[in-house]
Order: sequence, then structure tokens, then C-alpha cells
Amino acid sequence: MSFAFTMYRRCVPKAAQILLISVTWFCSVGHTSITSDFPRLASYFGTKTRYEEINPFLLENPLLVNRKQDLLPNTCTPLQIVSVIRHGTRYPTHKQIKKMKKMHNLILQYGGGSDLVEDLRNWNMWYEDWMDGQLVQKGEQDMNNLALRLSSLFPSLFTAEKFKNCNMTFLTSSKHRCVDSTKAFISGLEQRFFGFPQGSIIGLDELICREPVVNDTLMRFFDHCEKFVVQVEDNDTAMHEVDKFKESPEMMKVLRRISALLNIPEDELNADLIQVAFFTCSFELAINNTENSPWCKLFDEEDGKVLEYLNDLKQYWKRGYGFAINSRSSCSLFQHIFQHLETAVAESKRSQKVSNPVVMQFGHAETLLPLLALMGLFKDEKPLTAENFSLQSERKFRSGRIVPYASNLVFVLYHCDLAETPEDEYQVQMLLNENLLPFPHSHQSVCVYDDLKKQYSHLLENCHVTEECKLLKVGHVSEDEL
Ligand SMILES: O=P(O)(O)O[C@H]1[C@H](OP(=O)(O)O)[C@@H](OP(=O)(O)O)[C@H](O)[C@@H](O)[C@H]1OP(=O)(O)O
Repeated sequence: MSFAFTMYRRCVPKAAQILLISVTWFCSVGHTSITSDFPRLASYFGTKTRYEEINPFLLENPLLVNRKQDLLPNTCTPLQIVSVIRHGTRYPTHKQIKKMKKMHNLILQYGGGSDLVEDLRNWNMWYEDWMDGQLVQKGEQDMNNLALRLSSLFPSLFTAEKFKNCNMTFLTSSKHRCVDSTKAFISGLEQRFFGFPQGSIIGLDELICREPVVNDTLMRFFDHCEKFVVQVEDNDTAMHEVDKFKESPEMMKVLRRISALLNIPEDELNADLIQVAFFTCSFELAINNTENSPWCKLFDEEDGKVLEYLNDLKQYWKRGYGFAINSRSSCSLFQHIFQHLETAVAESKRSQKVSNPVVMQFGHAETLLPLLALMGLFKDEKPLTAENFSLQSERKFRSGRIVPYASNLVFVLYHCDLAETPEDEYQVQMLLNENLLPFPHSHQSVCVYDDLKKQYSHLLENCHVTEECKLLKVGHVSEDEL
């Protein structure tokens, strides 16, 4: 058995882990000078965070792939990748645009007395209702570049031949931003394989499978889960902790500061309007790359932390660990991923070609977060509540680190030639946003496929989404849901 393979055998021995950590540390430290000039607020935008905050070197070179050294050695061949990807950068939703207009009008009505207020008064409110969450041009680039980077990270999987032979699957949620993201991703692949320019409509007749396939049952499972819809989505009391934090001392402090800065009476403002002002700063940066928007000058770093927590509370209670049904509703997607892996392993054992080596599935933050929670990732010891903002300052559940725009969870299945036993031949790694993601049960970055199946047998065998989503009785969510 080779030294390299021994190092990675089973759930990677300690020495290799230290090596991996050192490589990761070196990479991130090596890039601190690039990030130092960026607005500090940009790391507090939660789900409105641009992808480059996670991998800052992409600001310099959006096609740079620097993770090759983290993957399994050459004695292991990638057989398949199965991914769940959030759409790229998008416009604000209609709901947020409405709030933006209200906030800007308040500044026009009351504001005065400082250069900052003057800048905000002169700011052009260019967001319009029709934009409603649609993918922006930067979002297309996000996807195009992601396709180029992933295909260069796994060149043996992303080949022109597999593409032409329809051995790649592209599933998407029905929302515009996801369909357009899928198309932009496919266009990135075409660019790689055939040299088409980005966004080109020139096609090859034989490329019948270049159209995304809409599958809301998988990518918008939350809409199809009655228990989730009734007990969480449509339940006014489910976001209790979020609503409470909107009235918290931390939030009130931010509100009072903004009220004084803008000369707007405190009772004209509320947490939603403060939050939308902060989001406007995020949209200006993510969509237009504007680093000096007057909206950003309203906030200091402490405000950023409070507003990030407000967003994280929503994600936690609506999509994360807050209620069990949030993650249980994603069982079918989880099982679907494993069905792909299982088929690939079976085909490989029969010495057949893997029929579906590339599976790309495009959805939302609300697709990815429940899935990650189902797998036990980013789980803090204590729940996120309105009262524990300070206690949670080092929390794992930071949506901006987990599900920024274009975030992606990738399962990579390998066949390893030098395995000691037949079971050890198949190994899995996970990447989140192109960085190795340790498995929660072992904290290791590689796992034998059979071990992984055992680890998640309770989800693979005992989670039946029709049962999980059945609404037994209408009413409040019980405490044991926590
Ligand atoms: O606060 P907004 O209106 O932007 O909320 C969006 C969701 O955005 P997010 O909370 O994740 O920042 C959006 O998720 P996305 O992944 O598609 O961006 C979600 O699909 C949409 O329904 C909005 O949720 P809402 O809170 O139900 O309005």
C-alpha cells in the first residue's frame, strides 16, 4: 500500500489532518493582505454575502483553483460528484425593495444636517419591483466561474464527451434565479468544452441535455411539506425569537444610533427598516461592486454583528436547527444524493462506466441549510435565541459563512485502487464552497462510503418524508421539536 493512500485511509490519520490544516491556514493567511481593504461589514451580510468573502483570492482571480492539494491522492480516482448549489448573486426580493423605498423616503422626508445624509438623499433608488429576486449579471458570472473551477478541479469527471453523451444531470428549482443559474453554469461548461463565449446561444444540435430540468419536489421540498408550511412558514409565532430580537436592547441601540445619524424620529424606524438599510449596503457591494455606498457608512462593525445575528436567527428558526421539521423535510433530497452514490458504487463494482458521474442541483439557501442541519453540520451546543447574542458570538451557525450566494455543497465519490479491503475502495469527501468539509461524526475530511452509510443509516432507512411532513394536529410547535 502506498504511503499516500495509507495517510488517507479511513478517516485520515492525525498527521495528514495537521498537514491539511496547515495548507488551509497557509492559503488563508497568504491572502489576508487582499482582504484588508475590503469593507469590514461585508462579512456580516448573512445570506446576502458575496461568495468572495469565503474565498477572497477569487477577487483577484475568479478562476483560481487552489484546493487540488486537499483532495485524495492519485491512487484514488473521482467517480462521481453530486452537488447542491445555491443560485448566484440576485436582486433583492419584492418585499425588500418595498422596504428600501420606505427607508429612502423617510430619509428624503426627515434627513438632513450631514454630508452622509446628503449622500443618501442624492442616492438613486434604482431598484424596481420587477427585479424581485432575479439573478443579476454578477450572479451569472458566479455560476459561470464556478463551472470553470469545478471542472478544472475534477477534469476526469467534467469532460466534453460526458457532456455530449448526456452523462451529466442539471436539476433546478423552478424559480427564475435558479433556472438562470443552471443555464449560466451549463454555459460555463460549454465554454470549457467547446470554447463558446459566455451567454452564447450558439448550440450543437446533439446537446439535447443542456436544458435544466425543473424539480421542485427535490429543490423546493419545503413548499411540499405541509407540516413545515403550517407549523413554520405560515405560523406567526414560529419566528418568535426573531421578533423578540427585533425589540432587544442590542437592536434598539443600533436603531437609536441610526435615528440620530439620519435625524429621523425613533418611532418612525423599526428593525426591518434598519435591516433593509444594511441589506442595501450588501446589495450595492454584491451587485455593483460598490465599496463606498453611503448605506455602508451608516453602520459600524458592532451594528454589523447585531444585524448578522438578526439574519442568522431567521435562518436558524426557519431553515436550520430551530424546528426539527426544517431539516427532516429535506430527507428526500438527502436520500436522492445517496441513491446517486449507491448507483455509482454498484456500477463501478460491476466494472461498468458510471452512468451519471456529474449531478448538479440548483436551489436556494432554504434548500442547502436544512440539508446541512439534517447531516448535523454547524450545530451549536445551545440554540440561537433573542437573549444569547453575546453568548453566541463564536457560534458555528453563521449563514454568511455557510450559504452565501453561489454556495455549493459537493459530495465526491472516489474509487481507491490500493485499498486493503473491498469496502475501503469507495471513499467520500465533502466540499462546502470549495473547501473540504469535515464529517460531523468524525471531524475527518474523508470517509469510507460504507461507514458513511452506516453513520446516516437512521436518515437513509427511517426518514420517510411523506410521514415526516404529515400534519397530525394543527397547533403550536411543541418544545420537543427543538
Ligand atoms: O429576506 P428576503 O426577502 O431576501 O428572503 C428571501 C430569501 O432570501 P434569504 O433569506 O435566504 O436571504 C430567499 O432565499 P434565496 O436562497 O432564494 O435567496 C427565499 O427564497 C425567498 O422566499 C425570500 O424569503 P422570505 O423571507 O420568505 O421572503
